[in-house]
Amino acid sequence: MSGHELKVEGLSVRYGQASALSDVTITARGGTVTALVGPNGAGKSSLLLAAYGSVPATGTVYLDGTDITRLRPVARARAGISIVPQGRQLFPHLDVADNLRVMAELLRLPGSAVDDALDRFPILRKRVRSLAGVLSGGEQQMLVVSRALMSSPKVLLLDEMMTGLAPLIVQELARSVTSLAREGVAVLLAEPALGVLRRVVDRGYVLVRGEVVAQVDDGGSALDEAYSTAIGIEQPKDLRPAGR
Ligand SMILES: Nc1ncnc2c1ncn2[C@@H]1O[C@H](COP(=O)(O)OP(=O)(O)OP(=O)(O)O)[C@@H](O)[C@H]1O
Repeated sequence: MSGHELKVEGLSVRYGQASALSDVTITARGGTVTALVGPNGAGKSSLLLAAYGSVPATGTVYLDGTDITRLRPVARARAGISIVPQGRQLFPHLDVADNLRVMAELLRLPGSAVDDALDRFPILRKRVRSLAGVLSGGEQQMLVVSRALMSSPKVLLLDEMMTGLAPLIVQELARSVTSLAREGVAVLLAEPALGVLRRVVDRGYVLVRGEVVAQVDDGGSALDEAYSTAIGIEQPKDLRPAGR
């Protein structure tokens, strides 16, 4: 199968007078892992949130060729878009099972969805009665990823999924992400640096100050190089002594 496709076209996001994202067009396709790299404040989160519908934006969002721009976030989730937001956003005072149940109810999924989600990572089954707030960072991230996959999404948006996690956890999550992409899910991950993810990324975009400055279709290492080049070009301007 060729897989699902997310396309954002001419997407712009403003917060008051400040522009966070300016006329960005990108595509993520199933069968590949697409990355969005850029320094802090480049607009990565804004792009993912706008694709999910949770920040106001102009431009168009297509899911498998259908314009979903007018759909609200829950409707986009039901249509097949899932997000792992930066900062995880779990309910710390609910246990693992209840965190999953909340999503199941929101998306009107069958009760078996919670069980399936618990089975995705063995550690979740072991921690089923633990409060989400006392889980380790890696366990929390597995819970969030598992929650995002409950709806069997067509598109998976991952915002800084790897930040602060131990290398072994990163590898386990990276393996999951790769196999989802191979199953046809359009995976779009945003990271300030690719690190070991370089190996699983097939293609991607470099975002600087709200604009795409490079597109790379031949792997994570090439994307990393394009990123360094882009930042290198940016640096002289930033390092210029004040007043010149
Ligand atoms: N809710 C908000 N209100 C005002 N400005 C915001 C808001 N969210 C983000 N911004 C600003 O928009 C710009 C883009 O931020 P965004 O979080 O999308 O970038 P990012 O690449 O994801 O950065 P980070 O890696 O730090 O999350 C930044 O200048 C940021 O300060």
